Amino acid sequence: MEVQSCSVKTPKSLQTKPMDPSCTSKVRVIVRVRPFLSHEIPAKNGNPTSCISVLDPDPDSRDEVTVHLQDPDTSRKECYQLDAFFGQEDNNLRSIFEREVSPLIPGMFRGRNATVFAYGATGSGKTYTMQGTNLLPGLMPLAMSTILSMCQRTGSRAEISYYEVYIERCYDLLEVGSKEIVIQDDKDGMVHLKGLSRVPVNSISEFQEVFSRGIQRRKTADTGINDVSSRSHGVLVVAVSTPGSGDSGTVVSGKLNLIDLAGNEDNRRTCNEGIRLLESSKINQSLFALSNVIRALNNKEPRVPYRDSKLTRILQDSLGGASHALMVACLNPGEYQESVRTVSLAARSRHISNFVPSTHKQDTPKVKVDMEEKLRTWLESRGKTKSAQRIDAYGSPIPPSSIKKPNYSSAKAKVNTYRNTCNAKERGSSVPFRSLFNDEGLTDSCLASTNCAAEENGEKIGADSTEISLESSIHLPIEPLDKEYKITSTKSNNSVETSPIAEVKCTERGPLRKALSPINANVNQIRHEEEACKCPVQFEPKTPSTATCAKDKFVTISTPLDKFNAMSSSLKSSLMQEYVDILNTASREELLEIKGIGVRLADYIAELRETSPLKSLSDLEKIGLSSKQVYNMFSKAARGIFDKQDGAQLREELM
Ligand SMILES: Nc1ncnc2c1ncn2[C@@H]1O[C@H](COP(=O)(O)OP(=O)(O)OP(=O)(O)O)[C@@H](O)[C@H]1O
Repeated sequence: MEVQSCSVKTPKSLQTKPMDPSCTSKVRVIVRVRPFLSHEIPAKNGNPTSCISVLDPDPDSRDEVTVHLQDPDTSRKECYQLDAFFGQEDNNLRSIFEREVSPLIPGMFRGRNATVFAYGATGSGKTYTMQGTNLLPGLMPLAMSTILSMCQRTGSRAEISYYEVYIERCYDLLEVGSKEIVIQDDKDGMVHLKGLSRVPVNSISEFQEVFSRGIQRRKTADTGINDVSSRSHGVLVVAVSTPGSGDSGTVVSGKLNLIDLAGNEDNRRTCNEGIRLLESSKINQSLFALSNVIRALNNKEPRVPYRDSKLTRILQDSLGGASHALMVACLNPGEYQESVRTVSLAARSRHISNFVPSTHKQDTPKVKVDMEEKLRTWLESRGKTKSAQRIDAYGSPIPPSSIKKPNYSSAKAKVNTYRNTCNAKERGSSVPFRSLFNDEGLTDSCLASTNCAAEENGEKIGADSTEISLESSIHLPIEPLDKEYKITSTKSNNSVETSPIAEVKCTERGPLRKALSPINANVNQIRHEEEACKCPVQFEPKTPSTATCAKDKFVTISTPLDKFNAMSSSLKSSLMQEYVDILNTASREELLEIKGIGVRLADYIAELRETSPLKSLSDLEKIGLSSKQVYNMFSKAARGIFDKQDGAQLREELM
């Protein structure tokens, strides 16, 4: 069946496939789509259409789901296979918690570590998913409640730590002044956060008090895309110490890391600069490092690149080995391009890329993208801005006032202004979960989702529901201790080419740079424009002064040295553009042949160019490489032109 409509059609059974810890891959990857926010809904036309839907070709085989992304502008479609899907109509974090997170908790009491992280673009709902609101608690408070009730039953002790990783530095959020934490390796290769606070927690009210103070210390900013955008990765660690059996006096320790990752950002869209650009480069870099670690784990690669970022280095003891991890890929239903980027990276982590199983061809939408159509689409979309695409996406002329557009000027103005408090309106008050819990555990409003919804709608909840205990509401599957965890990562060779759309916005690009695209045909077409502008330097020795153009501006050639300089500059810019073209179009193997590009960099480039083709070498800096790395890479490639043989030949010619 060809999926024509973009609406989310998710049979309940598909949304809620419970996680079985005994038979999942080491890192489970699920999708959560947030609902449209009020300012994203056009006043007249009712609900906008989501660009994300799910279809399981075989409802009986529920090991994974096929997530579809459709660009409402171009009808381009992408498909990815992931472990589970929670659509926007299922806007209750409790079901994600019960199906995906609570199965990880019993293992903590037997010494296992686990990690849950929310991953996604800025504004896609990561913080909401992890923290929740006063009325709808997120995965963090829900997990804490469950852990506390299990502690009561088992005589275990729970302690929390809360820290952030900001521009590759680690800060203790439970300390006044957010003290920087030093990361140390011990002789066994274990990583320690020296001096990180650990606060004992005996009740939910204690937790809410301590945690909400930490939330206020976390670095956030108004980026123009999200009013309260997290600029750091926030890690809540719940450590549990359980007395060993018998009189041995041993203590079993396990911990759960609950991570609200900073948002993946397309710098072309955010117009980031200064500190924002640095933050965002580091964020993107560390998210990519995290995805590499997950991929290595899921593919049983011999080397897991934990040391590529501070976050993965810190999480080393909770990712891989006997630990379990869950990636919640958060999506904004109105952002196609951004969702493709998130889901493709999530799917890449799981190492299941786009594919159409041949037996299901009739049931699944076409996922191979026609190159010609792609080219046409790309050409048509040139010059379109993201917000224009978004307006089109809703299929109606939405009054501009009803759409929340990035406020670039305000983002710029606030570039150095951190707001170390949470937005009380949408992200929860500065003391989150107040009124949600009492010292015994959860109150009614967070125990029953129906009650939550009712309360949010202003309905009164029956007094007797306050008596419901947490234990009665959460059923934790018992995880056998001796069970081997099986990796069920599926591989497929069929992959789909992704969109080459390059959005040119907020960047002043001359015609030459704007023209770059990952498609050779385009590049050729563009070269004509380029040639026309290039005005090849006419060397007329007898003419003392010649006007010519180097790159996109005219210069005056008056001396042979000027000519030489103009020519070198033109040669350099052609070479650089050629190099960028190669980076955008070469296969992974070809990339590896280029001097200065190793396996990791090749993967990095291949990943990033899928959604954001490079436009110039400086784009490499924007995605996190240092200018030195870019310089080295290019100069190595340039030097490679004069390889040994050519060098000898050149020397011969010169002599
Ligand atoms: N499920 C949801 N229901 C209602 N509102 C939501 C939901 N998810 C997110 N939101 C709202 O969407 C906005 C963005 O969400 P949030 O701040 O959680 O995004 P984020 O992914 O953490 O962004 P960033 O990476 O910039 O910090 C917030 O106003 C939030 O209240």
